Amino acid sequence: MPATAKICGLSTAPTLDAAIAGGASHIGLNFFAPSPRYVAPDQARALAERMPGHVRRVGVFVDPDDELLAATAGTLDAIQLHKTAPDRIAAIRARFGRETWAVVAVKTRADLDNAARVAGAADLILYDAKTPDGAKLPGGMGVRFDWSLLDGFRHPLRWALSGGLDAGNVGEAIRRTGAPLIDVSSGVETAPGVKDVDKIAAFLQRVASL
Ligand SMILES: O=C(O)c1ccccc1NCC(=O)[C@H](O)[C@H](O)COP(=O)(O)O
Repeated sequence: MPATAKICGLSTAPTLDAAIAGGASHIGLNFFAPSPRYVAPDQARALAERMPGHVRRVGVFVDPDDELLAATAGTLDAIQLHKTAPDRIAAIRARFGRETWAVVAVKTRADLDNAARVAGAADLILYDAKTPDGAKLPGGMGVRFDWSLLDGFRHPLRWALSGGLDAGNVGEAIRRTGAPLIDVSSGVETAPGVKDVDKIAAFLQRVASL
């Protein structure tokens, strides 16, 4: 089965259209205010209206409160949760009825123990690189983790791979890990938060060619 791709942190119509035209299976809308990719709920709603139903809309959140989730869930097919405790992930899933993605931040093999902790709470695990201590963002920093950590790992749920991917390394990432779904943000940008239609097209072409 060929891998599919999520283009994360889209905030403009032309870049969203490039992701759709290039064959992205998912797009990410970021609701973490300190992020350079932040979109307000109204802006997200307008972007979502441009999208065909087969492209899944994923909201990106960092330990969100119910108020933010209530303001955005209507726009979304899935909720992606960074830095959120397993019991809170389960509560969000039960309350909002959306496919729920738990992010497992990885730097060492021990970090993969968190996959088992979220297995009963979420629908999908997104393995992402742990960002440096003190970093402003828990994702979207172009940091890659050692993919060999996933060698032989028994994934307790459906899963996806993220962290430092770009058109030049995504082929190796998929070959090495067997990831069924891959996620990219800064690898298709010219500066933090500035997506590039040509980079989006090149990335998606590369994934489609594998
Ligand atoms: O991208 C952000 O600004 C961000 C902020 C806060 C939480 C998560 C964030 N991004 C999450 C993603 O899903 C990214 O696509 C993922 O971390 C990979 O990013 P990159 O390494 O830049 O491709």
